[in-house]
Amino acid sequence: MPGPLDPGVNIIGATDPRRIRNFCIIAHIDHGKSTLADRMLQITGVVDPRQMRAQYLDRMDIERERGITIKSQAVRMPWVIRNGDKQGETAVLNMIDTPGHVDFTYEVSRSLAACEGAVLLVDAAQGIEAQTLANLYLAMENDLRIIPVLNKIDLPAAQPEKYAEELAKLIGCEPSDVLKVSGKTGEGVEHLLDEIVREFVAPVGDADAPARAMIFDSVYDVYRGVVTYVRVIDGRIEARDKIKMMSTGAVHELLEIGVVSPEMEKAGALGVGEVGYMITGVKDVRQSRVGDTVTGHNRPAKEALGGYKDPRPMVYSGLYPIDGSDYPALRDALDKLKLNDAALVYEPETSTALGFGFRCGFLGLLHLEIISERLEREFNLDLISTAPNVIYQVITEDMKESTVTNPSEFPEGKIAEIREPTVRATVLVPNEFVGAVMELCQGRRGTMLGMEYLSSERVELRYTLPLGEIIYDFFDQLKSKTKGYASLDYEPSGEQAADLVKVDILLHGEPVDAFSAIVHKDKAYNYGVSMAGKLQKLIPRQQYEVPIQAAIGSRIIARETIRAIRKDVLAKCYGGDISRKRKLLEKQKEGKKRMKMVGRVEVPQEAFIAALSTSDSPDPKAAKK
Ligand SMILES: Nc1nc2c(ncn2[C@@H]2O[C@H](COP(=O)(O)OP(=O)(O)OP(=O)(O)O)[C@@H](O)[C@H]2O)c(=O)[nH]1
Repeated sequence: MPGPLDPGVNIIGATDPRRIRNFCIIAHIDHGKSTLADRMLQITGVVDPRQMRAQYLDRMDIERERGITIKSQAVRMPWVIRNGDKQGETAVLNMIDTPGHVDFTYEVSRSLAACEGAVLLVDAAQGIEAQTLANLYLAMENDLRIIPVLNKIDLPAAQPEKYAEELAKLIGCEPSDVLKVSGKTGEGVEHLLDEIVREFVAPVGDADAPARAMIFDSVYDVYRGVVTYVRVIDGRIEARDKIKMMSTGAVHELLEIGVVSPEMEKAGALGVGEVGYMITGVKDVRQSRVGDTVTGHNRPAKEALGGYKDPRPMVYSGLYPIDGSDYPALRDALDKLKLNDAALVYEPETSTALGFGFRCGFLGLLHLEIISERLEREFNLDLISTAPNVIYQVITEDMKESTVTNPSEFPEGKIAEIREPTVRATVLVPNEFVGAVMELCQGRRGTMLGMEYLSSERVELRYTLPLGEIIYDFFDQLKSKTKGYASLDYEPSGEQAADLVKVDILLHGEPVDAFSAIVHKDKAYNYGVSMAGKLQKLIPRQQYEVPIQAAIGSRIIARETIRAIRKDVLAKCYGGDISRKRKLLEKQKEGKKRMKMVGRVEVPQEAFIAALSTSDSPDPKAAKK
């Protein structure tokens, strides 16, 4: 029989599970999750107000700058119950901060699995958005209790009454049940903390069973190696236990175990329902994967917890150093990033146009952008990235099937079938933009699955779309066609056969691998014309005529010509000033060093960069709203 709760306030170390509430905050990006989390840390006294800095939990520089959460973190806070029969007792709240972007859905879903409840946060000036729905559905799949909360009620544009109704309709409660807070001013946050203790259930588990804990995050730290965040389901894990990873069978010595509040604090053990960290001295997050089950080596559990999935790259792109001598540095940098990112995959590849580089696989576009930005910023590398593409299954007429992650791997000869990955996309828009969104989705070979009115003015549209069609500029287009009002969320939904072709770009008869692309048959011509046109503008005239052609196999579908000329840099320099002439010729020589020879054609580096970026470059941040 469990005894009465002891009223102690020590919240570090094994805690009575009845005291614990594990919860997360789920929200559409920018609806104020991190700000609310900050306010909770402050109100519960976990962070000294003098040390408070905005977005305390977002530790990575890029995160703070972009204001988005990439890696989830967990923090423990005490909260003294203010009313009801448990008044005066200290509850232990474990708040798990989850990433909000579609690329990281798997991480969100694991973080949710570590909780009993979710605070569903909605911006009171914007209402429900696509990721509000996606995250809510994930929370419901994990059987979480939900507290609906409207945030930013301090904003003059806030319409709490209107959106309370929308939110109530969505989750099936009364509008009066929707809490109203401001993460910025702190209004309503204490009441929310009370409700978290009252509404969410305490974790249950078998304290005497063999230990089982789920990994919901795993982060590489330069000084301590991999720090693994776990939620204990059954049993107890003690400092200096030997632990076993159930998916791989690997055994590690536990060097340290503890909780985060808000910095790491060592503890002797973690028991049922507790959330904390473990350090085992492993150096690579791949040995401590999100979703895996940790058990004791001496008394292992028989069955792992469900739901483990290997991270699977969805989008591939080639990364090449602009300066070829940076190749070893790029390899070292990728090796380092891999330590912290189980989803990043890469292998060396060479391109006739770009030299030595790596073919890298990413979870999605934001992931790609984050990795290239970190490579450039943290490792000082200047990179060219090739146009992103998805994974195709190509079956040739002799029934050979190959997986194509790069246009250069596209098989020669007759093709029987090509299969491309698709996604189920949800778009939320105000009424008046429905037509524009439909037009856009149809233009991207979308198939409509359904349409629903969430309120009199907001519509949810569901489409199946080829992933390859949305990794370019879909978000940008969606945003511009809806004046920024649409929000988008998507999840993988299998494969479909498609009429795709490989378009090559030839310079003086030589294919330039970096510009090849796999596109739909109906779009091949446009791609060819626009690429040839771009290159014609970007490549300077040479001493002979250079044709630029776009071709499907041996069939030419577009052509531009760069006319011949020898640029005479001395043309404007009459008279006998030889030193000035020499200077100009030297400068011309300098310029030529930065040229790459593609066959017989000199192409400036900038041409590659410009042709591969500009309007085709996606802006994943645009996917936010
Ligand atoms: N006026 C007002 N602004 C707020 C409030 N809460 C957050 N904001 C602002 O809204 C913006 C987004 O807030 P964040 O806390 O970064 O949002 P988030 O949901 O954590 O975003 P991600 O980390 O990208 O998922 C910031 O500019 C905040 O200052 C609030 O209660 N009132």
